[in-house]
Amino acid sequence: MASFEVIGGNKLKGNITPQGAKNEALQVVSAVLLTDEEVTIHNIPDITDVNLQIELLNELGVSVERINRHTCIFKADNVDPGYLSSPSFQRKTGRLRGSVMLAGPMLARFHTAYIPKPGGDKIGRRRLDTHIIGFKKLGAEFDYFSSESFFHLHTPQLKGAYILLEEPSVTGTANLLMAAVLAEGITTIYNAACEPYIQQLCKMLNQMGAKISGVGSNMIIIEGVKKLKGTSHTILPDMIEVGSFIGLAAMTQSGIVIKNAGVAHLGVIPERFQQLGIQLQFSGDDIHIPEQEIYEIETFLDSSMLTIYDHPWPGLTPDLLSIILVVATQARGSVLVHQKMFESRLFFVDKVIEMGAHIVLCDPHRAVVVGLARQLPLRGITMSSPDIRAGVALLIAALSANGKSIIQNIEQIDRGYQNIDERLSALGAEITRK
Ligand SMILES: CC(=O)N[C@H]1[C@@H](OP(=O)(O)OP(=O)(O)OC[C@H]2O[C@@H](n3ccc(=O)[nH]c3=O)[C@H](O)[C@@H]2O)O[C@H](CO)[C@@H](O)[C@@H]1O
Ligand SMILES: C=C(OP(=O)(O)O)C(=O)O
Repeated sequence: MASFEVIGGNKLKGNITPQGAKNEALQVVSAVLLTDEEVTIHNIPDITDVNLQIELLNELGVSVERINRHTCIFKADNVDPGYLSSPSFQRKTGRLRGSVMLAGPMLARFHTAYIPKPGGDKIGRRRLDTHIIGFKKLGAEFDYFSSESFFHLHTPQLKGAYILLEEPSVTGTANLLMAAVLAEGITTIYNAACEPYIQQLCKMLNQMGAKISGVGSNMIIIEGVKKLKGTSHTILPDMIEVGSFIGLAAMTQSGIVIKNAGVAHLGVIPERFQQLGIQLQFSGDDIHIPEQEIYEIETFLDSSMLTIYDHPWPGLTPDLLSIILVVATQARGSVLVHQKMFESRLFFVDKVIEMGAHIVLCDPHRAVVVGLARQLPLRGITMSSPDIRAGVALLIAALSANGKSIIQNIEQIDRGYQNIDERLSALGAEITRK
């Protein structure tokens, strides 16, 4: 288990550019399975989860040519569906969530798919019902092998259907979209997720010859086609990195510029940080966070205490709540952070409390943060990173704290943030990888 040794208290300065979006990358690299022609993808983040997904594709028989660190050419003209039932596939898929999205394209083009229990963050129950029930509506049959915890899906040919999702699952919508593009007839996915990740996937699939309308809404209509062709696609900047860097700048009282932030695709993210009192200046596609001594949390219009909660897009992504919570500890004022989607994502607050923050964990979903306006600075401690976002939230806390912190289990952070230690060190942070 690797760790970061962090010396807190430095002000950071300079420019930082977000990597390509992890969650979009996991979708669009899966979609290369839908054609036997070449697909070129640019701005791929060089992070563990995405590299593992590419490794899985390669082991399935997809040729992968990495022409530079962030661009790959994929060609799925020699796929071996038999690999899906191998112990190696089962073991590797258990290390990331995104692997579940190989099922939609495999089912559409090769009529068979195995979904072993996927990995990813341990942040509460993460059922696959939305995926499986949707595939069933498209005409797939499934068997569940409880002792090995995997689903086997098969079908002679998928058929278009009306699918009303129980909830707007992000990976579920991506999976069903990728299945429906090669199904016979028309599919309607209602209550669909509509994050920029999904919009980008639709854009790429349409470039490949798919017929998808309703992109960006919660009703996506797909007219199935017989075959898809190759294309070239560029992944958007990672909006979770953008939010993380805004929080980092405020917490460390630093002035930094986030270059090429993909501002048009950030939804409510900037507003949520502005509600914490953080100033943001937009210039073209860059965001400048000026150095601020104190930021003050707004109240609602009737002066009641602010609540920040997650909600399916265009609401706030749950992936930024851990960062928002930590950033609020040094603000002036109070906020209720309500993590509605995941059951175990707030338990990391124990560590932030140990660092000296005033937080009341009301229940597994809600925490009240009392911002101390820097009257009581956080102090460095030894802690372990439980998941990607809590890991980065703890890193931000450590960078603002007095003294030395050790963050263990940084493999969690590396799953989603590319060389975060080197990129933040270039801004003046003191982080040593051990
Ligand atoms: C690889 C990938 O893309 N992972 C993202 C994806 O995971 P993933 O696609 O696995 O997450 P889902 O969208 O399926 O749902 C996440 C959780 O939220 C719950 N839920 C969902 C919708 C809703 O209206 N109400 C509700 O309670 C679900 O029951 C589930 O427990 O989307 C999540 C939600 O944005 C993000 O945290 C993950 O980073
Ligand atoms: C929850 C996340 O990732 P995953 O779904 O891959 O576990 C995340 O990116 O914050």
